[in-house]
Amino acid sequence: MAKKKKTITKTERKPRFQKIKSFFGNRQTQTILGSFAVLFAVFLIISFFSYFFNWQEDQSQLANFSDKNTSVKNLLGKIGATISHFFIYDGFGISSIYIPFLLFFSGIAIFLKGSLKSVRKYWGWGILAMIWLSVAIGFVSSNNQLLPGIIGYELNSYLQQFLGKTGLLLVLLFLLISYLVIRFKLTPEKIKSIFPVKKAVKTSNETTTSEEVKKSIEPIKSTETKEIFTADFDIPIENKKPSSKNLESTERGEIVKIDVEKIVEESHVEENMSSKLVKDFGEFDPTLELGNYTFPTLNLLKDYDESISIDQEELESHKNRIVETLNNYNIGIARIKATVGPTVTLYEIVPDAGIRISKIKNLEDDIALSLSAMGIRIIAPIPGKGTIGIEVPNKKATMVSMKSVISSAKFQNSEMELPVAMGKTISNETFVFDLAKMPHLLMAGATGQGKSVGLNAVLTSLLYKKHPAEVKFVLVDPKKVELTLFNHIERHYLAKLPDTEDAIITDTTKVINTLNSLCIEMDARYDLLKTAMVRNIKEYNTKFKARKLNPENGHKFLPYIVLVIDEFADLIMTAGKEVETPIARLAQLARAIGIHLIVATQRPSVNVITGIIKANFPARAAFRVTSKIDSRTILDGAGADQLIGKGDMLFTNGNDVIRLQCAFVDTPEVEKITDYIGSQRAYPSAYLLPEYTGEEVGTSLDIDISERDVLFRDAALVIVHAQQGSASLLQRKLKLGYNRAGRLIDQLEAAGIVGQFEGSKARQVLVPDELALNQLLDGEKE
Ligand SMILES: Nc1ncnc2c1ncn2[C@@H]1O[C@H](COP(=O)(O)OP(=O)(O)OP(=O)(O)O)[C@@H](O)[C@H]1O
Repeated sequence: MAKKKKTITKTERKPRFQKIKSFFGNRQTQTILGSFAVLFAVFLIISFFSYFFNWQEDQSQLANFSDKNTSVKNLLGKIGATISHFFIYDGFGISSIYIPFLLFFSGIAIFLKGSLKSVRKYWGWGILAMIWLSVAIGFVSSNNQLLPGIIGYELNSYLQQFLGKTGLLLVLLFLLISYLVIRFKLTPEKIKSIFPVKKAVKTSNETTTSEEVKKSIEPIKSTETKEIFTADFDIPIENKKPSSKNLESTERGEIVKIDVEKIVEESHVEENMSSKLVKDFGEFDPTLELGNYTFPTLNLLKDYDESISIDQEELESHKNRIVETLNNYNIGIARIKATVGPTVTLYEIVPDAGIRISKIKNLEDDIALSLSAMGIRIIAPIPGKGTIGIEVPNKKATMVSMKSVISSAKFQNSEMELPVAMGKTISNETFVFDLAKMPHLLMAGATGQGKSVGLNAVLTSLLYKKHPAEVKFVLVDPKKVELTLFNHIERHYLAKLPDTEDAIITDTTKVINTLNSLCIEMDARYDLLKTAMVRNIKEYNTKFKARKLNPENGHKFLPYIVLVIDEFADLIMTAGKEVETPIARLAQLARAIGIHLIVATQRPSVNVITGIIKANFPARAAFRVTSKIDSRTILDGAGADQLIGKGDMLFTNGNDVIRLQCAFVDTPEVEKITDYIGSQRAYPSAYLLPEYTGEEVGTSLDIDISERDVLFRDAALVIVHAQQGSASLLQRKLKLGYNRAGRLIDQLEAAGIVGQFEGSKARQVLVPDELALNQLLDGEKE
């Protein structure tokens, strides 16, 4: 029962207590109280001082406090005189001065929302000091009652009766020492440190022992236990358990704070360093090594008459024929619109309601017949437009010059990583794509339809937009004539295998080595991306430019690498899987690390463009091909067989097929550009790809005689007669595949008939004639 009562009273009390708490916690209350305390303290100080001068006269008047006719001399009137009398005369004497000061600081603390805990602490220590002081003053001036106040005076005489004068003095001294030690943590060592004594010569036995150290920190420990009572200004240090380092530093009685946490800041050093480096030197500029490099100028490119003449007669007759043909099949036309492009005109037809689109599509050949023109393409419907398009070649095609596409604002202002101005669309707009986004391009077209010009257009675009530090080309040209002009810019823009002479690769063995080397480069780049914790080359280079990647850890600015293969069919025929495998690997993985492939072929048959290659080349450019089947292989649909040649092309990136007129750049123009670049200061060498040694090399000499190819003797004869140790010679003469010819060369080397592999050069033939060969081979049998 009683328990219940207790809980009820407790819960009743709680809200009342909380009300009081919230009243004093209110900032308005605090401001009023704080300012009152400060002003009251000022009041007390003035009245106390005034009291010391007038107390004798005023004292007699205090009895007549309420009498109007009596006045006091205290500056703060009767109230000032009364209060001063109460505190000084009837209280603690001159040590009462503590009270207004304590009040003043308390007022400030409340006013500024300081901690009331510290206020309480001041009062505790202040009152103790005040009592001690009044007793001490009473002890010194026992005849004066004002200075110690009644309390000091009476306490003094009371204590003297018990302790005697000397005893009281000793007690007072002890209390003073205790006060100073506890309040201000005074120790002999601290006093010593404040007033440094001349250092005596230290002998070895004077070194501080751990015992002494312990002793020296003892006061600290004791204060720790009394924390609530004695908490002081040094709270943070006191609360900390002295660490072993702190123990050492307390030798002289003071605690030196060791900021161990600063070590954590080291993780930011690289970051700070990089921003400092960027601040000091600016962002890393990869182009700095060839800082004076100037891009080729537009006047190196030829001007052509590119004005598209609109032949009204031609338009009318085409329109009439289209309408007629369709009418013959009962297809009515609601509207027809023509867009004249450089090579073809697009007639956009809106058929009458209810006409099936497939019906018009099926009439493709009939319309072509009635227009008596080749290259008719029907787009039914035009994606995103809802109309049917009929592309009819113009009688007079207009050339699209490289100059016109390069100088277009669209290309010049493009912010793409690898911008390529391929040509112009049917509506005469410059078509620019980002090779980095494609990310690889497959180009096909029958011979003489504009592939090589297309490749040159791609390369020219990149030369006009990218600095030598930003892009490198690996050029594979089995035809040996198409890309030779780019030799001029070897040390600016080309990449090659170390220890090879020509950067432009014409030899199948070298192609295999280069492709495998690119795979090594790809793997190395992936490792760099991994350590840099970025997802692609763009992020990597941005981070490198911001100086956040340390070159000492193997990081370097990574240029884009564009691998161009002109005539892929030839490579596949001679090297098969050895070429296909690294190409497929590169095509699958290289997009993120900036290796992009452009593969061109005359024969887009399925055994050249295999499924695995096709799957990894979403971007396709088709020039005119000879059959619908070839068109299907390259574009996954018909259309390329309907093109008119001379750079007329279809381009797709997996979705829509766009008809373009490829920009024309001829050999003299390319020569001018490469000469312009080549005449400028270059890097010491071409960009070196990682070394790759073919698997056959090194094992060749172990080949057993019994394992020789049946054609070994024939091959030896061919080589000795021609005095030229090349695998391609064997391929041609003996009609062999690349692999078999390669193996034969290895066996010939093992037999000592040809010399070692010497890069791009043919191997040396070590046997001068047939006679010597027969002797050598017969000798082996014995
Ligand atoms: N974009 C174009 N504009 C105008 N004419 C072009 C264009 N492209 C090619 N031609 C013409 O077609 C000719 C053959 O072009 P190109 O050498 O590029 O053919 P190709 O497909 O590479 O042939 P091959 O496979 O035999 O090397 C050029 O010499 C040129 O006269």
